[in-house]
Amino acid sequence: MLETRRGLVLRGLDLSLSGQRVLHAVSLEVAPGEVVALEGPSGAGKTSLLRAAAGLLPCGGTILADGGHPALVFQQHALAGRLSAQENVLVGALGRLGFWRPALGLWPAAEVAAAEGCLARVGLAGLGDRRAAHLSGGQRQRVAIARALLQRARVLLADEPVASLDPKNAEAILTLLRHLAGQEGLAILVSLHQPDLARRFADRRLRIEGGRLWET
Ligand SMILES: Nc1ncnc2c1ncn2[C@@H]1O[C@H](COP(=O)(O)OP(=O)(O)OP(=O)(O)O)[C@@H](O)[C@H]1O
Repeated sequence: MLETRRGLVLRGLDLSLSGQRVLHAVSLEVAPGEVVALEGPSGAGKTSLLRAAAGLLPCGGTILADGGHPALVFQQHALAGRLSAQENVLVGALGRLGFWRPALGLWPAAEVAAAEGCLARVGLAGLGDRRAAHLSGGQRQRVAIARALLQRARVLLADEPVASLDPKNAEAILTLLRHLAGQEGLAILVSLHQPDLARRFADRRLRIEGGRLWET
């Protein structure tokens, strides 16, 4: 993956899974400070596109990302319920810490402080000690976003981050993403099933169908 200062740039992404063509020469750009919604019917390729852009699926084409690597926020937030909110956020630092010290619970003090800072940025100051299993759905999604922030990502890819939330929490999470784009200059690509939310919270909307993308 190549680095750019231009947010996220995807050029000609081609992806096949199990012999089936899933993405057809998908190109898009998300500028720093911009929230772009990705919409499309079930099976259109939204998750595949986000995973490919995050480098989790090998694909053809070019991926350029501010900060070197986008961070992916999963629909079901993928937290360890038995771990605290802070420990779940610290998982975002594993890429630069290696395995052994974290496996022994020896997190560097600077990373612990950074994790608390990320929790504060998503509105969860003071909840670092709370077990993830004891957080609400909206709070868990905030922890997942804080974990992405601790990766020092400048590009966030969010795969239906509000699909399992009630309308009030869904709006709160999208407000947070807007804030992170507007105040911190992150480039955010978010897949959404609700057109009304896409209209209200996204700067631009992209539609994908059958693995082909166009602007709406
Ligand atoms: N591992 C796989 N092997 C083969 N085909 C796959 C695999 N994963 C996904 N696909 C196919 O790729 C296409 C796109 O799937 P994807 O999950 O990206 O769609 P989506 O738009 O995210 O759908 P949804 O809104 O239901 O989550 C679908 O036709 C799906 O069946």
